[in-house]
Amino acid sequence: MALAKRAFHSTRQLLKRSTDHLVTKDNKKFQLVSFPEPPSLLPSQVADANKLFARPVSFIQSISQVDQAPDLTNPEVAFVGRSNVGKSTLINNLTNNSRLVKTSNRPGHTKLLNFFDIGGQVTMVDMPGYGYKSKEEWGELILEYLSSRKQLKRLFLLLDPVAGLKETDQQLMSHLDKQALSYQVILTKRDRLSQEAFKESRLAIEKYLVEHAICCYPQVLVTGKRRTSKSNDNAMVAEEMSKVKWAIVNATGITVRQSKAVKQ
Ligand SMILES: Nc1nc2c(ncn2[C@@H]2O[C@H](COP(=O)(O)OP(=O)(O)OP(=O)(O)O)[C@@H](O)[C@H]2O)c(=O)[nH]1
Ligand SMILES: [Mg+2]
Repeated sequence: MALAKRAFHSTRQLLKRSTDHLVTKDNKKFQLVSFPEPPSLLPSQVADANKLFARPVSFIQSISQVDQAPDLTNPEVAFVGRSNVGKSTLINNLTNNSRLVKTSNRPGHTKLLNFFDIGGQVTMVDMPGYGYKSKEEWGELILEYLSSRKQLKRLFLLLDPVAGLKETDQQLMSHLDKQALSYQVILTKRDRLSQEAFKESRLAIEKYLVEHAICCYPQVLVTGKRRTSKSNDNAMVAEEMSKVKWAIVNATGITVRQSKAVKQ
């Protein structure tokens, strides 16, 4: 797991690119108020990102205790967040398989840590949610996994912009910061808010991250269901997915192998 140092380094690099997210203070100093918009992906990055997820995906194992975790050598990424935030849905969307993980509109659906193999190159882990309708032992399982899993290359923290940041989210971030475990935020359910309301919620969340979250990767990703059948919406959803896929390729440092399988 990369240390906080890396997140700071990336912030410095990003700051060179754009200053839209800065406000001036006393006409002298600049103050960071939100993260800069992630740059558009290069066509080669989109191709690599999609190539990885076009490879066969398979379920490996579910565990209820960390000592049952599979002994794997591939780099791992994991998805964490409050119950019902959309962790399992995102995994299904990434793998283009709506049946890979069971999702539900009832919070507290995922009860175990579920491991999936992506193309023989990356392991993805779906986790139970914390907060409403979750159980204390799930929280313990998540924290133990996070502090012990050497293969874990990036933790994706999913936040719901409709609900906004909750105390449980802040507690988790504070725990991660204390342990120097880096994480990247993904805002889910973008489609459930108007553009204006989403922007407002995003700014409030990013302001908190900038001011408090030490180990947060300085690029926030966004996902949301398709709102209509308009091609603009489809293009937006595809771009959001590519950015999450590329973040996984980037975090794991893999060179994506050519797919043998043809996915529909
Ligand atoms: N509108 C909208 N609904 C979503 C989105 N992502 C997930 N949902 C819905 O939110 C509900 C919860 O989704 P899940 O993927 O099961 O959430 P989870 O975080 O895995 O929940 P737990 O397993 O209970 O922790 C489901 O009804 C999903 O259809 C999204 O981007 N937009
Ligand atoms: Mg789930």
